[in-house]
Amino acid sequence: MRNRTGRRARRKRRRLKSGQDPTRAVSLCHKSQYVELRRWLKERGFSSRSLVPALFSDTGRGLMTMKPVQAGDVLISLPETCLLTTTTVLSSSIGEYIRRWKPPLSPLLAICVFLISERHLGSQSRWKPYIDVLPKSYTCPAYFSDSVVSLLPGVLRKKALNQRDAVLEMHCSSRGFTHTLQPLFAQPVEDIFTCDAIRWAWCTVNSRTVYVQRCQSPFLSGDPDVYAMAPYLDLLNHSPVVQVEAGFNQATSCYEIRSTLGCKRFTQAFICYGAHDSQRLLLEYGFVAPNNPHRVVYVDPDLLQKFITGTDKQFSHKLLYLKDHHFLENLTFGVEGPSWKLMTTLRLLSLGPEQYASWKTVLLGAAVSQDCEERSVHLARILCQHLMEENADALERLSLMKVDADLSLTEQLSVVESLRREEQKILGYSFEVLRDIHIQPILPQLMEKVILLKIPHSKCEVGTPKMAAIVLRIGI
Ligand SMILES: C[S@@+](CC[C@H](N)C(=O)[O-])C[C@H]1O[C@@H](n2cnc3c(N)ncnc32)[C@H](O)[C@@H]1O
Repeated sequence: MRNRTGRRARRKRRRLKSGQDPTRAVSLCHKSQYVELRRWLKERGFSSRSLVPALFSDTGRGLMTMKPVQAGDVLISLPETCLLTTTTVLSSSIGEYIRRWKPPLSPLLAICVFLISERHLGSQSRWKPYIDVLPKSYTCPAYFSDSVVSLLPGVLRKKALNQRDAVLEMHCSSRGFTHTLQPLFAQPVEDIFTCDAIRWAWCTVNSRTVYVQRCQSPFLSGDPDVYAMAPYLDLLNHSPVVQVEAGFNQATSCYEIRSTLGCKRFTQAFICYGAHDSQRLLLEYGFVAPNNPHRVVYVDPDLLQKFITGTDKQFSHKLLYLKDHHFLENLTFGVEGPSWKLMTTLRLLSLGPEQYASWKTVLLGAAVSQDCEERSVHLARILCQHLMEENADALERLSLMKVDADLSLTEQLSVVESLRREEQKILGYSFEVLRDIHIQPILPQLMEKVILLKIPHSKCEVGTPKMAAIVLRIGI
């Protein structure tokens, strides 16, 4: 026994020394909050010896495996009795007030009001052990001040402002209903269902619920009723590279998560919240995952106007056409260069007056001329460079703001910083790809196929081995 422990310790030391496994975990099992939570869940039919709460050096709080999880094993199975859904809300003391209220509350607002009410009840709440382990605040943009929002990249900045507005709007529209709850509370309801409280509840639901499709209640609005708070299970962090199967199992009446590839003992058990890029993770969950394969940098369509208008009289027509055909959504730079959609958009915007007749051909993916190709690559370089400068500027402003920041602002700034640093790297890779593109005469027939096959232009120089391979592949 001593021998095994010694070997494991030696291996761990070696791993740490070689920098292979810098993640450290400290179990939180013994902490009273988690002892209470586990006891409370046991009374509801759930216990888990194989997953324990722990604090990880890279992701913060999560769940650690106490034994190996084999591929295909159920990682966690949480009985319906532990889930917090609109059924829970409607059968609580605020349920009768919700049933009477017209127009009906949305399922989301009903759960938010319930969470705030239970948090306020404190020790009198049946949900206290769960409420106690919920975060007290979040690093989602709903919590950002104007100055932090201004550090976000353009496309995300707009979504962040929308998120803040959505929370304000929810607070305003809930006031009428929350006033009716006064008989349930000794304190004035305005002091309980504050804008801060709504924001906390909104972020709690948005970042922690699992999807469970429920029957439409006649007492709630027609908005989708799909939110289920899942105590303990919601301690699982996200990894973009793990695969799990998750869903409510009608046969067992449990919400189950099955690990597709399994995981080792004493490591963090992750799930995947979806194939989200980093901006989406920041917006919805308030964090940025390292090495996200879905990472991209978005180009704000407004930027096109800034760099391209010039003397092109057709510019606004082209822009309108692109907008109508959804070409202005999700224009991106990635680690492999500008996306096909971005390049096609730039090609169309680069058409000279004598080439206008070919605009539909461009949208279908065919090349029109060499000078148009050159112009579009040049535009891509300018856009990429501009975004790099904008990133550098945001990082500089951010580092100044960090000087006097309190803990909560520091947390927000470090999330934004991770995003900006990641974007800077992506743009650097994209710029290298664009720099290496030297457009040389390409047979129109070949060009057409190259574009249809979405082969990066960096690989399309005539006479290069890569081009020769492409020619062979597409059989010209
Ligand atoms: C469902 S909860 C997961 C448990 C959470 N860490 C906790 O302590 O309550 C989702 C939140 O966890 C955090 N999170 C999830 N995955 C993460 C990751 N890979 N790195 C950092 N934070 C992560 C984010 O704050 C996110 O909003």
